[in-house]
Amino acid sequence: MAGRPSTKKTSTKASPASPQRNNKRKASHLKEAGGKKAKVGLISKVSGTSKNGEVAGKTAGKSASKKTAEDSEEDDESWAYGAVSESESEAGELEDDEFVSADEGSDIEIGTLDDDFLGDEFAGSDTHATSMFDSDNGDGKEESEGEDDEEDIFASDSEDSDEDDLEAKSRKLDAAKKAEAEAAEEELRTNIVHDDDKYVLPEDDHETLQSTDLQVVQARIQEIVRVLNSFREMRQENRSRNDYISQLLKDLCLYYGYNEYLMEKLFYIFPVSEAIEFFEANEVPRPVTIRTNTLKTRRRELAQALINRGVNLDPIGKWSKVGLQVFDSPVPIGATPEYLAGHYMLQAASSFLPVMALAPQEHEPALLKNTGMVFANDANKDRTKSLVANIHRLGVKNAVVCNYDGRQFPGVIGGFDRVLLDAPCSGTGVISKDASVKTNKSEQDFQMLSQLQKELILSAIDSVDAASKTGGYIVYSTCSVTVDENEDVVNYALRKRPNVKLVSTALDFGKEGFTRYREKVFHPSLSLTRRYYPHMHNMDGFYVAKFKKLSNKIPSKNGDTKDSEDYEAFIPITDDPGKRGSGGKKNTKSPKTEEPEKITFNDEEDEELIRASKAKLLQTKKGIKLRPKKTE
Ligand SMILES: C[S@@+](CC[C@H](N)C(=O)[O-])C[C@H]1O[C@@H](n2cnc3c(N)ncnc32)[C@H](O)[C@@H]1O
Repeated sequence: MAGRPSTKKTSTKASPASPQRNNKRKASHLKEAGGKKAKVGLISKVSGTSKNGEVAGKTAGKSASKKTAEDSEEDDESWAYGAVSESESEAGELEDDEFVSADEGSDIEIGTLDDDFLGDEFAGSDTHATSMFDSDNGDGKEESEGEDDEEDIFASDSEDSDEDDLEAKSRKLDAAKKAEAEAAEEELRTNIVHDDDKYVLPEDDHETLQSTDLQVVQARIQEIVRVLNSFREMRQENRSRNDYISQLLKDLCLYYGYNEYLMEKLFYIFPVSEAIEFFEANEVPRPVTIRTNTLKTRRRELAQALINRGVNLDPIGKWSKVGLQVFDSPVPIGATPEYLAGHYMLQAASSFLPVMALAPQEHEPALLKNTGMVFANDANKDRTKSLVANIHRLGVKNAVVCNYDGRQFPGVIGGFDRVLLDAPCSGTGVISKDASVKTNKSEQDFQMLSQLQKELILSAIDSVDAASKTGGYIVYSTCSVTVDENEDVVNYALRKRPNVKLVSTALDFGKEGFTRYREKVFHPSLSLTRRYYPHMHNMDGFYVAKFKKLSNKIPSKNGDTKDSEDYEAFIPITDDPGKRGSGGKKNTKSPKTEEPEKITFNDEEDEELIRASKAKLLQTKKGIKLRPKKTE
């Protein structure tokens, strides 16, 4: 139920950088400069408005956001700038200005360097790149001519005894100056990349891999992207598209620090230039976002209270009535009196989406105004502990927290109106929060995760009551952008459970899910699912799919049907279900009892509470089967 908490502190700038990272940011400024110059799409759009206008980015600035809020139909939400701009007080204007200048500051940081680098370092890197790969260069001819000129000038110094000599010297100096100016102009000209320039791929792989100079690598990335974007005109005759792509993938690995396996997996999700925008966006932290706890307050009141503490914030975007985006704060946002009083929780913007898609209704055993009932399950006991702490702080009274392997549902309990499966995943959507993902995921990890996700999604589907008057929905979400963990899993569920269909998520932004991907073809309804990207939506990479369950019978190939509640749950063959899949093995044994941990629940008491909740649920809702209590 609760989304992933956002872990970053408020920041309007790139995160603190290691030396290598600094280098990278520098190279990335070059990239922007070079991008403009060479018309290559290497510009990070993370914080601005994207080409399709989907970004709710902070650098849209307060005035842009203000317009959005004014346009909003939410009358009671026009408060957001009340303290600042509605009153038009001096303080308000100042704050507005400050906001703009803070934003501009972050832009200027990039822009200023652009100009400098365009004149010098970018030119330098271009020259460097050319000399590395162009065999005509480096023969020393021009250099020796230059040296001769210098010798001439210095030689004449010792002979300036009469007027003629002086005149001669003056003429020589003029000529030398002219030659110098011409050479400079020529140098400038040769640094301008013309569209019809052909980029010569390096011949020697070994030499290429030695080129760890990030600026050289960055310049080469630009060149290759430029060629790939106009392949027919720009290609070298004897080189295939794959030649260019394989060089590009190597360079991207070097430049952004990914392992080759993950780089390839992510690269092919996007058109070439967009892939680079995605990798750039992963280098920049997402805005800190908070979710108003409507059990305790309203967004406008919360915002006012935080503004009074000097917090600089805005509504998260038109799409949410409860979210706020925090730009900067003089106080730790996870320790304000409002936070401790449970008026909000830290939650990544993307984590709002699956809950919105789930759209729980009042009085359902799911959510809302403490009327229904929520079963919140996580196989990781430590996570359930922080979940319980959050639930108490937020004043939630209708939640049952359980600690099962999700594959045991509906064996544990079923018949829900709605289920949200926020599945364990590789985290390729949250690389800006956890850069270790770049290197610590292998092919085997993806296979195991995908397998686990497939088992969990079947369990989730089987745990929903198709006859629910208000529901019968399942939402599947991940914070990953890979197809293996998203469309592949959803397509698998459609095949294995013909008693469900995909429906609209009702989220009015996001990219359509893939119906084809490389050699794979998915069910056409996969276009109803939604993808979210950091470079496009200024939120973590995310995926959301919504199913409607049509029947509790599972049609099988031979025409038989099976009750989904009778469907045997998958039970893990491992103690660490988040890490290893069961390989689809069915196992009807009870899961192994866990070792006592440092901070423990009273398991018996918890079990009793859970059973009591289940019994209560049975009273209010018929048709839910509780399995008899298992004894060890
Ligand atoms: C993406 S996170 C969900 C985060 C959740 N929405 C929250 O706000 O805490 C995936 C969660 O799945 C849990 N998990 C991993 N394997 C599981 C399994 N087999 N059954 C149930 N939960 C599992 C992990 O411990 C992790 O907390």
